[in-house]
Amino acid sequence: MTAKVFIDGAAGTTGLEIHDRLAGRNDIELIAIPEGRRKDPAARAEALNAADAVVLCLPDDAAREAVALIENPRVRIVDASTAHRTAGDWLYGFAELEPGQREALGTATRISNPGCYPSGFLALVRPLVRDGLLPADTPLSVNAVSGYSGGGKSMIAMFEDPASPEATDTAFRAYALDLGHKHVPEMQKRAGLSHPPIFCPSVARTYRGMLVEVPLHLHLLPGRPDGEAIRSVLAAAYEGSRVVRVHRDNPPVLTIEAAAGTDRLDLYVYADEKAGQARLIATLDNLGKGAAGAAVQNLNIALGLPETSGLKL
Ligand SMILES: NC(=O)C1=CN([C@@H]2O[C@H](COP(=O)(O)OP(=O)(O)OC[C@H]3O[C@@H](n4cnc5c(N)ncnc54)[C@H](OP(=O)(O)O)[C@@H]3O)[C@@H](O)[C@H]2O)C=CC1
Ligand SMILES: CC(=O)N[C@@H](CCC(=O)OP(=O)(O)O)C(=O)O
Repeated sequence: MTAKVFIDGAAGTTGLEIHDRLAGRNDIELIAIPEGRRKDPAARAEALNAADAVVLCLPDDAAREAVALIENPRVRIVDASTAHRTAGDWLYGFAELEPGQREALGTATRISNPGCYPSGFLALVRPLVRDGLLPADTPLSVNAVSGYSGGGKSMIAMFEDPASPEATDTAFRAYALDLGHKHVPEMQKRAGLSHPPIFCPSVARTYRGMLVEVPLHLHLLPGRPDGEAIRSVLAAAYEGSRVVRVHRDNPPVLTIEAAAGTDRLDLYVYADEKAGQARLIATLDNLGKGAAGAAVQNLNIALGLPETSGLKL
């Protein structure tokens, strides 16, 4: 039996990546609508209601509209947008993040795919908060850099238009300098923190990939944990996962390209016990585990298919 899947927003950056991972699979049949009608609510409604599962790869307003168009209660929805990531009636689509999350995703009909930056941040921080190693009121900051495909078609066009300064003069830029990035509430809520982290995102002139770093003052934490204590908690949390991997060998440098082109989430702990400091670093692809890889993993789980089918690991 093949499952029918509709990607709403299939012509966009994330939609195309998901299409790439699903095309050619014999356990999934993709529902397509004609190019000229891809934004027509009637055509979308028909496809959305005929599917076993849908993936919404749309701006937030269009994702909310798609959800409102779905009348068939059996349709499993995986929403890649920001619209439902902190909503109580949606399940957070990060199978590895909490005990029992994978099982819950197997019966869910409303799954919210995590944001790309939150995927790296939460993978590093959530097990430490749950374990008590990081008290919930620890002041945290997140330094991160993304490839420009993280900004979708409009940012890709900006970085690739030879007439724009981004394409010629800008190698790297910091943004969200008003401290109000849309991912902050998601990071705080899903990590279980009592204060929002200070989020310092940036974008580099490379198409895809991410580095997400959380620096820690170990000497200010209860019990003054060392790097090994942190690594052990993370290794236990992700034991057996093929997607989230905790590394023991620390390369001397980490690049934004380290996990680009894959659906992996690689975690590293660098620590200097004498200084009482650590740098926790996640590498991933904003379009991989940060978007399409996570969506396909969630689809697989929701449809009862092998969890890592179609993933690039
Ligand atoms: N890019 C990334 O790394 C990540 C993106 N996301 C999220 O995924 C979602 C999609 O992002 P991304 O792929 O980057 O964005 P894009 O802008 O590349 O793609 C969005 C697509 O949605 C289409 N669209 C817009 N409105 C409608 C509508 N009413 N009906 C049907 N289609 C519509 C657009 O059409 P048109 O082609 O005509 O513009 C476009 O093809 C966003 O919510 C984003 O926040 C999440 C994690 C990472
Ligand atoms: C480089 C860049 O602009 N990145 C995007 C985030 C991409 C992403 O994660 O999309 P979601 O918001 O759906 O999670 C931003 O900062 O808004």
